[in-house]
Amino acid sequence: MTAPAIRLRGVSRRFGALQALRDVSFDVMPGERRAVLGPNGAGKTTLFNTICGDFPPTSGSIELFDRDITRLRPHERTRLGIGRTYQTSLLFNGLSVLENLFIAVRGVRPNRFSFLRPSAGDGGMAKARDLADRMRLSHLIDAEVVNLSHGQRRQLEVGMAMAGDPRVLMLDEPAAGLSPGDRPELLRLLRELPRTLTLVLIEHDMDIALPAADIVTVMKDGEVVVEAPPDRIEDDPVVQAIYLGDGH
Ligand SMILES: Nc1ncnc2c1ncn2[C@@H]1O[C@H](COP(=O)(O)OP(=O)(O)OP(=O)(O)O)[C@@H](O)[C@H]1O
Repeated sequence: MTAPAIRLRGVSRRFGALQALRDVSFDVMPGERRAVLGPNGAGKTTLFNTICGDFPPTSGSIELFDRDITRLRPHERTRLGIGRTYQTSLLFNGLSVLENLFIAVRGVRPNRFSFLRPSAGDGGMAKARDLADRMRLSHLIDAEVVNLSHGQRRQLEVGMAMAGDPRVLMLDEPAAGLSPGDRPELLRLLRELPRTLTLVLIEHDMDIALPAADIVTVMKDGEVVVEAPPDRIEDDPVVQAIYLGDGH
């Protein structure tokens, strides 16, 4: 039987008296696009952080392709194949799109953090160009990051997370703060990601999450309340109660 890319079993997390996650269990299969939806405070970011290793769960276990990663540090998880974006941008503003991607590619190579100027024959450079292409940024390859739109920065952040050839890509609210005009481009990019990659998308916005996902997990108060394909989400009475009930 195929091992899930991510297997969560009874994952709980407390912050003092606050139970941010309660007994969360689900499997994300290889190649699947999973969106985790929920209102403010539902526990989405806490779940994301426990999977990426920012902090361990208080109880429960997390496996990556059958390997227990519950207590591993973030960089160890990166090495095992988890790529991620951050809510706050980690881009180098004074450098170009290509230079940012090149640094990300180099950062995951044995000679990491070498800031040697790239040469034409550098394999890292070819890979950075390929990533720019896949992120639909090839026309902006020499643009300084400071001059990019918010949406273009998001595209670049996904490219940076892809530089280490992750098996699982974790995206934390990629559509947050995007203008309506930037959203379709982000969605197109997400839908074009290779199916060899497993995608877990933490998202507030149903208009991004539903078209991008194969399966949607809806959370509320730290618990999974619905797990269903996207076409069953909007009409689900529990989801309607949550989203209409709190003004979303
Ligand atoms: N480091 C922390 N210390 C204390 N409480 C925390 C911490 N991180 C999250 N919480 C609390 O845990 C609960 C879940 O928060 P979380 O950020 O995971 O929700 P969320 O679904 O991501 O919400 P949002 O959509 O607003 O980002 C909230 O009540 C939050 O205040």
